[in-house]
Amino acid sequence: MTCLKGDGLACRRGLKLLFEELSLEARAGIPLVVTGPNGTGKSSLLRILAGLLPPTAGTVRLEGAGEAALLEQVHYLGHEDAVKGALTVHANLAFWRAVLGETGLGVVDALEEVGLGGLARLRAGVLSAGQKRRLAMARLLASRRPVWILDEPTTALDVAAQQMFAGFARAHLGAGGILVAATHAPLDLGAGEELRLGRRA
Ligand SMILES: Nc1ncnc2c1ncn2[C@@H]1O[C@H](COP(=O)(O)OP(=O)(O)OP(=O)(O)O)[C@@H](O)[C@H]1O
Repeated sequence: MTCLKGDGLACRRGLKLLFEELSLEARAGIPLVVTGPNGTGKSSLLRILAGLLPPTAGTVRLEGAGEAALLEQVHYLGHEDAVKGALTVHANLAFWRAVLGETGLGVVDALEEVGLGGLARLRAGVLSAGQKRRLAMARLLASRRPVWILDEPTTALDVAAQQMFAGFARAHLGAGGILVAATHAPLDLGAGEELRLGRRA
């Protein structure tokens, strides 16, 4: 079974030791939700799990997902939406689909799925915060990747879009995907596991 494992992880940021000796498993089909107060290291942990930030100690490995490098198997959605304001909505998603792999829905269909079908020709810079978040979410559909690592995925989304996101996430999990999400709000992902990071000064 596919499993993302962190073993003996530690993270130091500046002078702060955010966590140490942290071990976790995110298993296929079971969401792992990372919670905790501001500044306790949720985003840092997610970046470590995505292979974007080297841990101070410990290892991350993806088991059961073939030989490809972790970075090639992961969708990472951070706080920033990674939207280029000067490009159209369509061109933004086409760019990411080319980078992440043309393995999922086509650009037009993915935009339709996230409710941006009518805005494809618009310059992305004029999208609202929630629309930019939807555009970021469309990357999850346009390229198939087994591991989704999502930092506060529902920020700025209205209730309907939050439900839409939950639907995509449940489908991904139902198809044997791995999902790790940091959040301050319930994500409606069904039964899962919670990893709570502690308070730090
Ligand atoms: N590049 C960096 N250099 C130094 N300190 C950093 C850096 N990035 C983050 N930090 C610090 O690490 C701590 C943890 O940050 P992080 O973003 O991981 O927390 P978080 O739990 O995701 O917070 P929030 O709930 O507010 O999003 C914070 O005190 C932050 O200031």
